[in-house]
Amino acid sequence: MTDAHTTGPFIAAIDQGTTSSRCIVFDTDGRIVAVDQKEHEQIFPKPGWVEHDATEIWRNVQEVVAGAVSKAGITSADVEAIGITNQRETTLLWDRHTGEPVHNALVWQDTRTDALCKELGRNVGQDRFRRETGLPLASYFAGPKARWLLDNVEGLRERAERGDILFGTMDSWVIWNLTGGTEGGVHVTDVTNASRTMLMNLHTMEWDEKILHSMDVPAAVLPEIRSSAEVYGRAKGGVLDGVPVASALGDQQAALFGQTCFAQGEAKSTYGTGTFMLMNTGHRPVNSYNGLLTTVGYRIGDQAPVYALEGSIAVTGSLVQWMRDQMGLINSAAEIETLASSVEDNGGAYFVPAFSGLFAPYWRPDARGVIAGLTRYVTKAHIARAVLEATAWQTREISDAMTKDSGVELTALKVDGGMTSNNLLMQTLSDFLDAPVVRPMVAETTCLGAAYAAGLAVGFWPDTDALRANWRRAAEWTPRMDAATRDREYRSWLKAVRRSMGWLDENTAEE
Ligand SMILES: Nc1ncnc2c1ncn2[C@@H]1O[C@H](COP(=O)(O)OP(=O)(O)O)[C@@H](O)[C@H]1O
Ligand SMILES: O=P(O)(O)OC[C@H](O)CO
Repeated sequence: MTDAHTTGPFIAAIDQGTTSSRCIVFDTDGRIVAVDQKEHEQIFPKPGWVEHDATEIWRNVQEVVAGAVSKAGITSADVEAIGITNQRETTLLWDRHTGEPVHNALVWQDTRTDALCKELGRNVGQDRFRRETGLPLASYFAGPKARWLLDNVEGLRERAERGDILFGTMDSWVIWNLTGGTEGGVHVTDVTNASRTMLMNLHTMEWDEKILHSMDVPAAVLPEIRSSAEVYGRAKGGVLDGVPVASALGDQQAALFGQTCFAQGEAKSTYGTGTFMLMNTGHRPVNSYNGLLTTVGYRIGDQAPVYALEGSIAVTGSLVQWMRDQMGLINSAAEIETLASSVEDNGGAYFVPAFSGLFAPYWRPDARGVIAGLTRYVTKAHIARAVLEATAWQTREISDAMTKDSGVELTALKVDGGMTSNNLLMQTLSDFLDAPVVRPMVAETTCLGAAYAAGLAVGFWPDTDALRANWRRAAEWTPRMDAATRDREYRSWLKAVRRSMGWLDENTAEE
């Protein structure tokens, strides 16, 4: 990817994602100079439980940083700043004296806190903390996961109350280790990651004491909340020794930043393991009455924070992985397009992948996956088509909710992420949304967003206008489906969604 004549300076971005960690080196035009990436193990101890080994993750992060720097043929002297982005909500507690995690990280998809969330919402409902946090009570968020660990790891609560334990999402874990770990590592998080804990007050940008009390999480474990673009500290040791660590953003907010959605009403949707559509709502948090989340979009230094509305879909790319790894119906993720293209339509089948319940706009932990409409006519190719359509319909539902909440009609959707290499999916998406879908030249918008924020913090780029100039369209899909077909298919999809709800009850409880 690179060669000897590469000249700096550069920004290095680390993306600690759900399935892999990667490091990308960018130049001043926002072009990719080198990439290195490594997958980590997905641990499924019980149905609905998903864990990561945080020690493996930190090892992989160090390896990919070294790999990308080596491929770029540069040294730490050429790198002006390091930006961090990460899978959000995934929760870790570790010992501040030894640096050892007290348990595997509980991944955002993990549903073990369903019962706890139900208990926290008893008599008050799912929206108990929505006014303060913008979030409904759901197993997705970090606060309940921290509480579960404190309640279930023997002796942990006492150690936490003594001040021996640190809590963090993966940004905090990576930054703490990168800046020295047990030898002076800084314990921070940024406003975007903190906004996914259910413990931060969206209006003050501080930990909410009342919620901490209700959730029974001691303040002593919490990191300091900082902006998304400022110098938190310097890397200590490793190939980037001495380089300022200058940004942190949850990966979906980083993609919003990388897609340069800096104006109110601009939106992007990222198609990876899950899918997340975010719309910039300016300096005002917009309440959702249609199942979306209110979250922090980003905050640059001491400027006013920018908020976003978010529609989160738990299972999209991971459904393709499931077709490959668990069902063996395809050999590679890309093959789903060939298989789905071998038929004209879904043959009457609709696949609702409610593997972790349904996230936005329903927030139904009792839902589980269904394939509806099966007859003997249906082949694996129809199922492949239904898999892709599931991603597109779920986006349509989010987009409808966003229009209702924000009053902004979607005129075009900026997309990115691994699934956007699937042309059939992108065409289907444009058909179902009845709007153009556009993909930028740099599809690695998550890393790019983290690099942009770090670059702004150290003066590598002057302002967001300079970043906007880097955004270039690579591909566009426009709607081809007639309205009658779209409406009929949408009704069938919504019927299938209703069939997925209420599956989990006393008879089928997973605990
Ligand atoms: N051609 C394709 N068609 C459909 N899905 C794909 C394709 N290529 C990759 N994927 C899916 O995209 C996901 C990987 O995208 P990526 O953006 O790297 O995800 P993440 O950042 O969540 O790890 C995987 O879940 C994979 O199944
Ligand atoms: O790592 P990704 O791309 O699957 O993103 C995960 C999200 O941040 C979960 O909220």
